[in-house]
Amino acid sequence: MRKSIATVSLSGSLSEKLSAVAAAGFDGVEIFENDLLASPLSPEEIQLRATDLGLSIDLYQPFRDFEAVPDEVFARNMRRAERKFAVMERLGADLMLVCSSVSPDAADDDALAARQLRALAERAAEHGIRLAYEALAWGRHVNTYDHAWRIVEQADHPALGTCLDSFHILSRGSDPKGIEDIPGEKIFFLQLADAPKLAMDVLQWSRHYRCFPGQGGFDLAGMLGHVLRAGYTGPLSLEIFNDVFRQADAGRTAIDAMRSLIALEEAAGLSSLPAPVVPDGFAFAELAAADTEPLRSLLGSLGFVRTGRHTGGKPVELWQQNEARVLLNTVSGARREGPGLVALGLESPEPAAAVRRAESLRAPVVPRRRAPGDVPLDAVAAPDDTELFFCRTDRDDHPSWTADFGTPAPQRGTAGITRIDHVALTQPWHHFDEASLFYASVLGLQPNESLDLADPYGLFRSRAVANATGSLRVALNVAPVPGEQEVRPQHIALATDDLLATARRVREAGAALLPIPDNYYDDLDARYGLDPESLAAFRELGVLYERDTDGREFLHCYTVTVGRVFFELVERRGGYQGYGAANATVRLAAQHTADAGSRRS
Ligand SMILES: O=C(O)c1ccc(O)c(O)c1
Ligand SMILES: [Mg+2]
Repeated sequence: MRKSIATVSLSGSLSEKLSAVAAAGFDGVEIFENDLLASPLSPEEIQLRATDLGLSIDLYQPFRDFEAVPDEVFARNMRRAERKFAVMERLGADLMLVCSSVSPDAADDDALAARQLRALAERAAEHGIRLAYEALAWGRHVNTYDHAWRIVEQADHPALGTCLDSFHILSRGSDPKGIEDIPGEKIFFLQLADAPKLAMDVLQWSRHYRCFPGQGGFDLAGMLGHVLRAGYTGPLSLEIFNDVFRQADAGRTAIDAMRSLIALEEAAGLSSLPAPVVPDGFAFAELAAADTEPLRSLLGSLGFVRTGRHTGGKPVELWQQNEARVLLNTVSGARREGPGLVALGLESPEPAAAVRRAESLRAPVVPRRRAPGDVPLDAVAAPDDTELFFCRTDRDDHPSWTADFGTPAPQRGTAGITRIDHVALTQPWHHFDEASLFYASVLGLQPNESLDLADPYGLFRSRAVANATGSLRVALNVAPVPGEQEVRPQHIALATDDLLATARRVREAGAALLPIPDNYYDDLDARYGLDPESLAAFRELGVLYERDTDGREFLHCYTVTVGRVFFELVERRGGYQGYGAANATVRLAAQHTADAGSRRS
């Protein structure tokens, strides 16, 4: 279907917005009145600019507080409308959004509202303009879509239809099934917005927290299904009031927006994309640093062994322990932030198909910079620039990326680490929603609820995405205090079947584990009544513990941070599915304490 977006969804001037929208491949825009008022361009120039960019102006909006008013107010409102019709003619826009009144002047009188809207539609028609009447969720008397439709039906004018907005419908918990009772040709416009489920005033919720479909908690595909069954054939248009998008780069937000509509069309059965190729594990995690020696020593004490070096002469080493693999890349030039996680190898059942899926969702494919003999690797860049390689490890049906690292040296003396359990990537604060949609749509991973956790210096948001079996998990975090000194810590969580034994072995081998305050263990005892022996061992090793309501257990501990990276050791007992969120506040505080200590010494 045609795809549009409201200019209010993006940052910048109207010209900048139009360019970003066109570059992302949209067909049209809804022009928000304030964007026009603030633009140095005349309406004719805006029309010309849009036409040059291949964009239609699908809607001019909004016209407010029009209906169900006393006669003298009605006369004033009609005059006001005439002026707007004139602007729309100059713009070349033929659909005006009229939102339900929030004015104290408005009466609770459907017959009056219908009569006045009919009169407005009559005038609009003389200008070749149509009206789409939309129920705002906080409208004074009209605040549900079915009420707005009853008034439109009563007004019964060919130039008057309704505009459906998913936010207003779903935020109030209205049943969207009734949309199917509206004749499709009377649905003049469809605005789509998702939002996280929040218990708050609906106006504030709408004006600040809307997000693109797939980034919040509403069932947009289900709602779209009802609209399509009603017979709607107009554009799918995004209308997103969001504090973050208002500040973020418009070009990038527009691509995120387009990705959300492509994924929504797929979810609603309107299109078929190359199917998601869900990764089933981590092939590797790649760390890069100017000086890799501290990482080498840390990996060594964690029981990893260097099993190979890049045969094409790149300064990359393969370190391995059972199925856990880490690449160490010595990069030239100073990385101000110190060692960091730069790439992930995702074990992919079909790497080439995974790239086709990614391309269809506008994910940036990473140009290959490879030596002639190397095994071909397909990669895309995630929103935080982490490179995601789709690869196969030691299977018969596909060349193994490990071939680039020669014949593997034998592994000796492991610490019981079996594989990478998950990685945690700290996202730039303005790419958090983009990231969760990216991982869900491009890789077919399932997002968890988003959690807000307390950090000693702010709030820490976290949302995990995982495949169905939990063999591939990525925790997306946003750290507090964005700004110049922002360091984005990342970590690799390594699985073991016996955390206490592993923690002891790595500590004996010289790994510094993150100390956890005694108070935590007193509380742990109070919460769970652990046996004294386990509690003493946890206390001694800095092990954190969580038990879920089904009695499944999670044991984890942390190394100190090297540059921007640290490792977590985790043991899941009885199929525990989480990430130890209950312990995050204590862990974050302990890391701040340890960082402050290392700065002092
Ligand atoms: O918040 C508002 O005022 C507003 C205006 C126009 C819309 O289409 C809408 O959904 C909300
Ligand atoms: Mg709307």
